[in-house]
Order: sequence, then C-alpha cells, then structure tokens
Amino acid sequence: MNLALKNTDMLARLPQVRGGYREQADLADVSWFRVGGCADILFSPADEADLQIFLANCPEEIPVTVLGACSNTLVRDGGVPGVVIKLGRPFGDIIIGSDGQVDAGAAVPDLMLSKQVANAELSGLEFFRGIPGTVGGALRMNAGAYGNDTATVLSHAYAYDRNGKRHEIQAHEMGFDYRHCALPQDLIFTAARFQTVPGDKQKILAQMEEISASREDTQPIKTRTGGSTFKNPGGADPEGLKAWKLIDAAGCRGLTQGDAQISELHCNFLINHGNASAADLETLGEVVRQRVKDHSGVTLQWEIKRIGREAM
Ligand SMILES: Cc1cc2nc3c(=O)[nH]c(=O)nc-3n(C[C@H](O)[C@H](O)[C@H](O)COP(=O)(O)OP(=O)(O)OC[C@H]3O[C@@H](n4cnc5c(N)ncnc54)[C@H](O)[C@@H]3O)c2cc1C
Ligand SMILES: NC(=O)C1=CN([C@@H]2O[C@H](COP(=O)(O)OP(=O)(O)OC[C@H]3O[C@@H](n4cnc5c(N)ncnc54)[C@H](OP(=O)(O)O)[C@@H]3O)[C@@H](O)[C@H]2O)C=CC1
Ligand SMILES: C=C(O[C@H]1[C@H](O)[C@@H](CO)O[C@H](OP(=O)(O)OP(=O)(O)OC[C@H]2O[C@@H](n3ccc(=O)[nH]c3=O)[C@H](O)[C@@H]2O)[C@@H]1NC(C)=O)C(=O)O
Repeated sequence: MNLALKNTDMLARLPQVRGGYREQADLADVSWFRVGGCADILFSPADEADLQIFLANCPEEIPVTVLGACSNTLVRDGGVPGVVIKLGRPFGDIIIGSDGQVDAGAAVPDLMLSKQVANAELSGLEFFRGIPGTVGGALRMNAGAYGNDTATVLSHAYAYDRNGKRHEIQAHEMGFDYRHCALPQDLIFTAARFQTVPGDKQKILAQMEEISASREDTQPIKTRTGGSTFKNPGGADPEGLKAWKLIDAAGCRGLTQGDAQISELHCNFLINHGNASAADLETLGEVVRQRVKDHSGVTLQWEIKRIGREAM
C-alpha cells in the first residue's frame, strides 16, 4: 500500500514523455537470469529527444538506472527503486558507412551487429558474435572475448548525462580497462561508431562460427546465466590468473544454493535452473568468493552488476 502510494507520487513528479511509463514493471522478464523484482517505473524513450527531455526534467532525487539486455546484471528480488530506462527499437539502427565506419544505436544487440557487419565484408566485430548484450552494455562493460574488446574497435560514443546534456566521447576518453569503463555512472550511451576494416566474408563468417562453436563447448550459454560471474584476477591476459581455476581449486564446481548452481561445465558461470531467487544466486556467489579467499588468498571481484533492493 505504502509502496503503491510512493510510486503514484513519483509518477506525478516525472516529466511528460512520449515513450510512456510503466509502473511496477517485472524485470525478471527481461533479465538473462530470469530473476529479480520490479522497476518502480520503467521508461522506454520514444527517441533521443524524449530521453533528453526526461533527463533534463526528472527530479534529481529520483534514482535513474539504465539497462541493456540485462545479460550482465543480477536484479535483486526487492526490485529497482526509481526509474529504469530501457532503450528499445528507436535506438536500434545500424548504419554502415564508408571507410569501414559503423554506427550502431545503443540498443542494438551485439550479435546482430556482428552479423550485419560481416555481411558487409567488414572485419573487427567478430568477437561480438557470442556476447548476448547490447551496444550500450558493451560500452559500459568494455565487453570482450577471444582476444578482442570494445575498446579496440570503438571510434567514439554518444551519451547523455543526468541533466540531459549530450556528449560525444572519443574512445581514448572512455577510461577503458579490462571489463571497465571509467566514465561517470550517470551517462547513458545512445549510440557508438566503430571502426572496422575490409575483410573476406567467408573468413569472417568462419571465425564467427568458430567462436560460436567454442562457446557452445565450453560455456553454458543456453542456460539462465549472466556470463562470467567474476573478473579474471589476471585480467584480459590469456596467460593470467583465471577465476574458474581458483573456483575449481576451492572445490566450488557444481555447488548449489536452492535452484542456483555453479556450472559444472564452466565454474565461473552461475546458473538459475528455474526457480532460483536473486538472493540464492548472490548468496552462492558470495560463498564462492569466501571459499576462494580461504583457499588461495585471492579476493574475486564481481563482474556481474548487482542492482536494486534485497527482498522485503
Ligand atoms: C551467456 C553469456 C555469455 C557472455 N559472454 C560474454 C563475453 O564473452 N564477454 C563479455 O564481455 N561479456 C559477456 N557476457 C556478459 C554480457 O553479455 C556483457 O557484459 C554485455 O556487454 C552486457 O550488455 P547488456 O546490454 O546486457 O548490459 P546490462 O547487463 O543490461 O548492463 C550492464 C551494465 O551496462 C550498463 N548499461 C547498459 N546499457 C547502457 C547504456 N545504454 N548506457 C550506459 N550504460 C549502460 C548498465 O547500467 C550496467 O551497469 C556474457 C553474458 C552471458 C549471459
Ligand atoms: N531477449 C532477452 O532479453 C533474453 C533472451 N534470452 C535468450 O536469448 C535467446 C534469444 O532471445 P530472443 O529474445 O529470441 O532474441 P532476439 O534477438 O529476437 O531479441 C533480443 C532482444 O533484442 C531486441 N532487439 C532485437 N533487435 C533490436 C534492434 N535492432 N534494436 C533494438 N532492440 C532490438 C528485441 O527487442 P523486441 O522485444 O523489440 O523484439 C529483444 O528484446 C533465447 O534463447 C532466449 O531464451 C534469455 C534471457 C533474456
Ligand atoms: C563470458 C565472459 O567472458 C569470457 C570470454 O567469453 C572468454 C573467451 O574470450 O574469456 C574469459 O573467460 P575464461 O577466461 O574463463 O575463458 P574461457 O574461454 O571461458 O575458458 C578457457 C578454457 O578453460 C576451460 N575451462 C573453463 C572453465 C571450466 O570450468 N573448465 C574448463 O576446462 C575451457 O574449456 C577453455 O578451454 C572471459 N571471462 C572473463 C571473466 O574475462 C564474460 O565476461 O561474461
């Protein structure tokens, strides 16, 4: 009752937008883990101008969170306070220009981008083939795989800050590191330009198939998961210290908590077998962190973003 009143109050204080607001929107529906509570308010902007109007006029004290495909995010069971912004089709264009420049909206799925770019006989974005997020999430996470990452192919990105001011940000200004972008958390990316190079279509497609097959063999990609749970302590260096080896050595492969499990196939993946709660998944992750710390002295860092409130 109190919560409903609070939401109604919040709604009344939000600016008029064309995209529309949805109250108590179930985020489990959009999350790869298929867990989590509701967004107080979900906002899908009608276009860039709508997003700008929202940000410029949304009261400062109302929290704003942006989500892409929610493939690297664990939404807690108590839901997300304030407004969750989910960019949709109006931010879903791909434009392939001259000189290998590729413009993509922030909501474009990485997989779709890699396929269209390959069909245009351009190379550089093959690694996106196996990453189930969006361009916006790739920019924030510096998503990467198989020896490449977003930082190496980005030319520049466009973003709005919490006051509705638009920024053009060059790749070298993003503060990219392994699975990290140092820009302020309030920035909402709306689009990016990538630099690709001409390539042989058959070779590009073959490489993408190879990536896809390798993932199917080594990662539980068809389950309800968030990808790698923890960052590799050795970073992107293929010879560096691997989270999965530490987890394995600490005896955590296959460990369960309710319907949550540490994958038997790849023990840096957390899985929801169907009825896990976000709390089950997070608790299991913390158990693993503690066991690894006790066993090897290494403190694993979460790669997965955890957002929202604990269940009440
Ligand atoms: C099966 C599986 C395999 C995976 N494999 C890989 C892999 O090989 N390599 C890899 O790097 N990752 C991998 N991931 C993790 C995930 O797909 C990536 O991190 C991806 O980039 C997240 O994108 P998203 O759109 O789902 O972001 P979300 O999970 O929705 O959000 C992640 C972060 O990005 C922010 N964000 C999202 N959109 C925007 C935006 N428009 N503007 C500003 N911030 C934004 C969110 O606020 C949040 O902080 C995998 C995940 C799964 C489920
Ligand atoms: N889609 C998801 O969020 C999740 C998918 N999965 C798994 O992933 C696999 C594939 O999922 P599926 O939904 O069929 O994949 P799709 O590629 O059909 O769609 C993925 C999402 O991307 C959106 N999308 C697609 N193209 C664009 C674009 N150009 N611009 C903006 N948004 C776009 C879709 O939006 P729209 O709704 O407008 O079509 C949809 O929300 C399945 O195995 C599924 O179980 C698991 C968890 C979550
Ligand atoms: C999935 C993610 O990214 C992944 C990315 O897909 C792959 C491929 O480049 O390399 C990193 O995983 P990783 O270091 O565990 O490498 P993987 O390719 O998955 O595995 C390496 C090798 O170890 C083997 N392996 C892995 C886990 C396991 O339990 N057992 C096992 O034998 C695999 O079979 C494979 O032969 C990224 N993870 C991190 C934290 O950096 C993600 O960030 O969400």
